[in-house]
Amino acid sequence: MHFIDQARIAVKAGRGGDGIVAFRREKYVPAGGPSGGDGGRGGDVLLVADANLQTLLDFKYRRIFEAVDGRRGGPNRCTGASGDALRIKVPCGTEVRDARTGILLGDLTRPGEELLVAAAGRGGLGNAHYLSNRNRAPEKCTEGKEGEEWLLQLELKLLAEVGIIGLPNAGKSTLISVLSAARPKIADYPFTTLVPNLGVVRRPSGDGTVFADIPGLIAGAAQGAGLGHDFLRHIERTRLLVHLVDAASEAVLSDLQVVERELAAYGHGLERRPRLVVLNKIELLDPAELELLRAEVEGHCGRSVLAVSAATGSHLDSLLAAVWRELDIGAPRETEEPVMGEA
Ligand SMILES: Nc1ncnc2c1ncn2[C@@H]1O[C@H](COP(=O)(O)OP(=O)(O)OP(=O)(O)O)[C@@H](O)[C@H]1O
Ligand SMILES: [Mg+2]
Repeated sequence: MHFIDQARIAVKAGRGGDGIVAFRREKYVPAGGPSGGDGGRGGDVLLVADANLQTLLDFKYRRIFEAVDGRRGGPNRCTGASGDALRIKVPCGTEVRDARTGILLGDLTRPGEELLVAAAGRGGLGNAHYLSNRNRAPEKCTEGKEGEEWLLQLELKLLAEVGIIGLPNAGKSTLISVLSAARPKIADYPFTTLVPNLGVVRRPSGDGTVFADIPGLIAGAAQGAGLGHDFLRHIERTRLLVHLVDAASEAVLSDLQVVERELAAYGHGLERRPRLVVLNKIELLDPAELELLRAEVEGHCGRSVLAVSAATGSHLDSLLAAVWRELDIGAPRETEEPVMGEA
C-alpha cells in the first residue's frame, strides 16, 4: 500500500432552484395576482479539517462530490427549500489548490477549520417578483443559477513530528520498524525506501508521536538528485530531525556533512531544526573503536552524539528519551493530531 498524500477531487455546488409562474386562485377573487415563489439556494461545498483523519486515502475511492440542488419555488409565494451544504472531511494540514492553475485556495490546519470551495447557485425568482403597475399578471420567472464546479488538488504534508534522515542504507527504515508498528521494506541496497514511511511511537504519557522514515538523501538532493527534493518537502513541518549515520561506514564525518549540506541547501529552516545525531550499527564496531569515533563526531557536531543499534535494539531507550526531551523543550505541541500511513 502506498501512502497517499495527494488527491484530486471534483466538487460541484448545488444549482439554485427555479422560480415559478403561478397565480392565486381563490373563490371570489376573480383575478388573483402572481404568486410564483422563488427557487431555493443550492448547497455549498466546504472542506473541513478533521483531527480524526490521517490520510487522503479516502479520496482514492471517491472523487466526485456534489452538493444538493435547491428546490423550485412553490405557489403562494413559497420559496423552495435550499440545499444542504456538503462538508467534506479532510485531515488537518491539507493544502487545497485549484488543480488547473495550481493557485492555493487555502490551508486547513486547525481542527474544525472550514474552506468554501464551491459556492452554490442562487435560486431563480418567481413571477411574484415581477408584479408592477403595468403588468398585473406577469408570466416571467427566472431559472436558478448553476453551482460552481471546481477541480481541486489536495495535498497533505505529512505531519510527522520527528523525521529520520540520513544517507541511503543508514538503517532509517530498520529504526522506525523497531520503534513503531510500521513495517517498511528493509534491504541492504540504497533507495530501498521510495516514499516516506510513517510510524506512531508511543510516548511514556500514552499518546503517540509520528515519526517519518524519509528516503535516503544523497549529495544534490536539494536540487532533486536521488529521491531528495520531494521528500525534503515532507520534513518541513517536523519539529525534530534524527540524523542517523552508519557507524560502520568508511567515512562517517563526510557522510554526516553530505546530509547537513543538503539540509542547508534546501533551506526552509531545515538547517536550524533541532537535531539529534545518532550513530547506528554500533554492534559492528568494537567498544574502543566506537568511543574514538563518537568523540570524533562529537567534536565535529559540537554536542553529544547518541550511539544505538537498530538491529539489536541496544540504547534505543536512550534515543527515545532524548527525543521526548527535545520535543518538550521545543514549542508547545500544536493541536494537530498525528498522521499515520505506510508504504
Ligand atoms: N544496527 C544495525 N546493524 C547492522 N545492520 C543494520 C543495522 N541497522 C540496519 N542495518 C542493515 O542496513 C541495511 C539498510 O537498512 P535500511 O533499509 O533500514 O536503511 P535505510 O536507511 O532505510 O535505507 P534507504 O535510504 O535505502 O531506504 C539493511 O540491510 C539493514 O538490515
Ligand atoms: Mg529505508
